[in-house]
Amino acid sequence: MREFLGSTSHGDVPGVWHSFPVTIWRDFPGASTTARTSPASVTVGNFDGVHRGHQHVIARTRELSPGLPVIAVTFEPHPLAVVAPDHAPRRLATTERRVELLLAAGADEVRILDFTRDMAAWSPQEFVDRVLRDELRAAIVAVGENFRFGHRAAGDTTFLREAGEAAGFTVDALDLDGGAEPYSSTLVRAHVAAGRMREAAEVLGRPHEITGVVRKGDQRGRVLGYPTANVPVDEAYAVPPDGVYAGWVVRADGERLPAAISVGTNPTFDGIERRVESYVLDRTDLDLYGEAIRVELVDRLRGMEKFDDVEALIVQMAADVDQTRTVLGL
Ligand SMILES: Cc1cc2nc3c(=O)[nH]c(=O)nc-3n(C[C@H](O)[C@H](O)[C@H](O)COP(=O)(O)O)c2cc1C
Ligand SMILES: Nc1ncnc2c1ncn2[C@@H]1O[C@H](COP(=O)(O)OP(=O)(O)O)[C@@H](O)[C@H]1O
Repeated sequence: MREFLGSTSHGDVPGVWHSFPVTIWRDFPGASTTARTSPASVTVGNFDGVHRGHQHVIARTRELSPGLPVIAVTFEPHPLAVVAPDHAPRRLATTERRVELLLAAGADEVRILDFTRDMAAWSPQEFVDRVLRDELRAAIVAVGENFRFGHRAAGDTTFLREAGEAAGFTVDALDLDGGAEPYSSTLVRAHVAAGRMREAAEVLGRPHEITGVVRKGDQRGRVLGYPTANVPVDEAYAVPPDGVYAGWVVRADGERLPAAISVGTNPTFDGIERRVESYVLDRTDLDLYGEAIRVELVDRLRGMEKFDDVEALIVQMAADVDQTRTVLGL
């Protein structure tokens, strides 16, 4: 396993990195100590959500270069968050999860470029020379057809092909045809924002998920008969509209538990904080406080309602649980 933390102290880097073949380039020096000495097959992108289009590109990168290691290069933070913070998209997944998904999709190694204003000023040629040629020794570069890079996104796949001839790599640009619409992170965000979880999953190749650490709430759920593991909503991520969803809680150890999930502020109790609250079906014995969980949202059941009395809420929650079983095929 190779790991390079650049100029960053270990203290800044979540421990999780230590178990992944991931290199984080801080203050990317160019031709640094991380430079490869043998050729690689490279794919570059934001890879937010690692959706089906991304998965195809990675599979293709592998296919094109039997024997060469597949390196996925990605950026952190999202380049738009650096050049146009007001237009930064809601993220579909955490960086840790992106790395996990890239490796699961077939990358042998992930390199995260610490994206800075300085880097945003690089010309497309500079990116090709410093990253693809000098650092990675790319023999093949595979990207989506819509890939743009370099200052003001001036570089496209045509430029990449030409630059590759001089820099010693061939380029494969994939059409990310998803049927009616091309697969894209933007499309997933639109589906999630509208609560279209099935459609989001179509593009992602798996349900959209919210991640977070379980926090204490108002300790009311257990009294109602429906204890819920609460994760605060982080507005930097794509969270669907308030309402009730059927899905799965995935525990830190990978165990998957069926759940009826509420997204909202608990209007019946005049709550203020927006949370994702998961009731794991048929269980009262769990202790999830402090645990990092993933909440997979499979389908939307209904909108959030303010009930006049608690009894009415409990009756509705029982119906939600029944419907959750149906949706999950239990
Ligand atoms: C399946 C399900 C459906 C829910 N629907 C509503 C709802 O329609 N309106 C509402 O105010 N709260 C709803 N909630 C949220 C509950 O009010 C909340 O879980 C309860 O107050 C417990 O809060 P606590 O975890 O902070 O103790 C729902 C919760 C679940 C699990
Ligand atoms: N079936 C269950 N689903 C979710 N959490 C459960 C379940 N059974 C026990 N728990 C535990 O109970 C906590 C939720 O209870 P609750 O009364 O809603 O408290 P809080 O308001 O702090 O969320 C969860 O964080 C978890 O540790």
